[in-house]
Amino acid sequence: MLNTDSILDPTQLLDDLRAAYLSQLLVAGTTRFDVGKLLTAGPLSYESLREKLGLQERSATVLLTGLCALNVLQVNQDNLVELTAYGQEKLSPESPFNLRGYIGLGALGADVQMMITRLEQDSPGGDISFVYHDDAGPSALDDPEISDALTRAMAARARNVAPAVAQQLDLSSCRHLLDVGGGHGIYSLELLKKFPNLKATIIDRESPLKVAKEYAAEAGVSDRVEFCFDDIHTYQNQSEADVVLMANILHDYSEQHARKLVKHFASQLPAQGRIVILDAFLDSIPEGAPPVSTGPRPVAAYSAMLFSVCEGRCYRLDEYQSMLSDAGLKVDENVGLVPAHGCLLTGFSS
Ligand SMILES: C[S@@+](CC[C@H](N)C(=O)[O-])C[C@H]1O[C@@H](n2cnc3c(N)ncnc32)[C@H](O)[C@@H]1O
Repeated sequence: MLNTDSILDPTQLLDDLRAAYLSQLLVAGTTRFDVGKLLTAGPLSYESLREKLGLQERSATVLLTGLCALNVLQVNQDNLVELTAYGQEKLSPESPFNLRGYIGLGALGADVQMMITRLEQDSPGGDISFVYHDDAGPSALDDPEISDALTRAMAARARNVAPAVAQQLDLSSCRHLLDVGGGHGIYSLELLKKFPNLKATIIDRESPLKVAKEYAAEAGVSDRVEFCFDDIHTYQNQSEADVVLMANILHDYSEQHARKLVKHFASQLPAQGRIVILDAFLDSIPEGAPPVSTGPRPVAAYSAMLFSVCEGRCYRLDEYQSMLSDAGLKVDENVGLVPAHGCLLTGFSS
């Protein structure tokens, strides 16, 4: 068994990996979408800026959140989007100290061009998208080779994070854990190790479950795990699970589908059940403000990365809170923090 007592924090390395996506947003926002020029004359409402940019909601949110996290844009007290003093000096064509040409050199790179196309199309384009809808075409999640690589990659991150998750979550009163899109199952396995009376069901596609079976056998807990090949959008809870874990899954889907997923699982909870969301949260925005968060910067970068490979993005804390409360759950005020910007938020059924 792995010794997890002295794992070094993976956060910085993951931040460094994802930072490239924020650079891509900076170049895209300075060249093709040119917010420096659009906002030089003064602030604009989010909707009119979005219209001028020609972007769908998700693309605009990801781009503008990235630029706010980079401190070149901000939302002012009147809820208008404007250049910061820094943004004015470095991105406005009228500023003698602008870096537009220099930043614009980045647009020669293929990665930036791909990001621009994705922003324009609000989709991962012709690339692989890591989602599954039973009424859509074939999914990369059902391609054995791609899915196996994705699952083992997710497992690598989970090995670094799961011990902290098990430390933070008190599931001593729970009987059965449902790990939604649990993939490799490492979060379940770590929780099973900590709570000997707990059982788990991991729902995923066929290939990830093969990996989960392998890891469960290695951990010696196969007899307490059910591996369920299904579609999470339509899954019916037959195990009477009283705790549902949604780890790094909602961010793969559009806000509409993420909300539906939370409602779908909340509606199947027994009394005193709970849903636990584990994900990287963007900071909340004030009520009535445009949907543009200020960061944290590494999560804004991660959001741009997710935007490039699936249908979702990182959601804000207030968005996750409203997903849980709109599903009829009472939201815990405490948010647990784990490495790699992981946040744990729980909603309880009554
Ligand atoms: C980003 S991975 C997260 C895996 C794991 N929960 C973690 O935190 O490392 C998303 C997982 O959800 C699964 N998944 C996505 N959509 C699904 C669907 N519609 N039905 C079943 N599994 C799905 C994927 O196969 C993948 O294993």
